[in-house]
Amino acid sequence: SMTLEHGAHRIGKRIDSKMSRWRNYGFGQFIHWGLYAIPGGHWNGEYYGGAAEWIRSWKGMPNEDYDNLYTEFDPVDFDPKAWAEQAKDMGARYMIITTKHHDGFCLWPSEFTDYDVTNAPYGQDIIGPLVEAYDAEGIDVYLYFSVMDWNHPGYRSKLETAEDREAYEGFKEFTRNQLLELLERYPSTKGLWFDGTWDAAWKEQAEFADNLAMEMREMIPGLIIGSRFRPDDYGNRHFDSNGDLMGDYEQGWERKLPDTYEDTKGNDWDCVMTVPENQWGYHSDWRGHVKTSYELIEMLVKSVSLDGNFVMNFGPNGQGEIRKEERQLAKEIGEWMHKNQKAIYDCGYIDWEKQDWGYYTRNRESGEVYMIVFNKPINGALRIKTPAKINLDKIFDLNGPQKTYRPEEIHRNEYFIHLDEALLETPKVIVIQYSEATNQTKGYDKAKT
Ligand SMILES: COc1ccc([C@@H]2N[C@@H](C)[C@@H](O)[C@H]2O)cc1
Repeated sequence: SMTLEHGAHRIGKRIDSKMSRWRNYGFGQFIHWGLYAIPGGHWNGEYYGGAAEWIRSWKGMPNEDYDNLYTEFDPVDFDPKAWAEQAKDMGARYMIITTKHHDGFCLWPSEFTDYDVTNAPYGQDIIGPLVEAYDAEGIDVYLYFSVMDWNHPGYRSKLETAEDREAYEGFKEFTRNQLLELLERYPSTKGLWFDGTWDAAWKEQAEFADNLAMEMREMIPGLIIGSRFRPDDYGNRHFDSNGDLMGDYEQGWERKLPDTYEDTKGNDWDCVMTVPENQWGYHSDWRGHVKTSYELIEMLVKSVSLDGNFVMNFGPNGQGEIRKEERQLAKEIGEWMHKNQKAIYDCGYIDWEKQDWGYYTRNRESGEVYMIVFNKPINGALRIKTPAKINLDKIFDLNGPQKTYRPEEIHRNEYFIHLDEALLETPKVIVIQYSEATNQTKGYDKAKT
């Protein structure tokens, strides 16, 4: 392997208590909110088919029109306590808020730019009240920060001239100042979720980013930073030039999920997911497929079954309201979480063979296993295949009248349990308490072939 000055500084998972807390969340809420929520995917009566938070890049919206939107930012209905309460009811255990998206508009009063909320009609800090409201609900707050900043005169996507390089030095200092300012102002934040770090200019900043990450980690010990911040000595992000994970968890699963445990490479990871196909900021006219609560619950369960966290996105509108579709989804997901959170919180992967009926999760403390059933087989028989020397001691419904199941052994380490309800109304959770046998119990004899 290569000797890297600024590659991964740790091999394998972080095992400190703050990272264990992150690993055990299961479910988070992303909030994308900013000036893009004002046009909401339309301008001059034209419909913008791209991601609403990227409307500035659309030829249908002149840059100066977008940049002047701040003069209209006055979300009088913004109610951080209501947002935090809704997130609590939904079962989110952490929240990631856009402090500054690619447009460079800051939702906090920044000392280092005038392009922030204090110069908009609203005139007040947005981030502070959100952090306070979510902390009060016991939901950990993480700060999304886009390095790419279309508003700053020193930003460059690539460094071609001496002038570029000089301007970019000023941009780097600005970026450092804003990040340290955010950690100074909001010290209860548990981590940073970086975006906008794919530019060639940033990929040359291995040393700067490495030092800045260390400086931030000194400011807030245990700070959690994913793989989308630092480039290594050769400009590689997420995984360094030796293939080792950069940062504390993998941040590559955006609007997609790993399919197998192997896809996760055994790392910690999060999946961040939009409700429509590809809208993070508010778009008033969602087109194409909008995910149902069952689809989102299945993505959440699949994420936890593969040792990841699932982060569902909300895009409040220009007045600071959460749209009705998102409120309805939060309610439906919350109803399921209220009854089944034991299969999500503090749970992760177990190496039992995946079956068609759904997913296994395992509580990392108790070892209790959960079957989350999405697909009831025609014959109602749920197949369970375990590694050798596993005894299934007790199997019962998580909810309802504590119905127990007697596993029918059909082969060695293979069983059926029989569902008797006709149709599943919601994803059903069955609890398995198991123990490791000291010796292989007498079981099915394999044919000699
Ligand atoms: C060029 O492709 C993208 C796609 C999405 C993004 C941003 N990452 C998501 C978390 C949203 O913030 C989206 O705007 C940036 C560039």
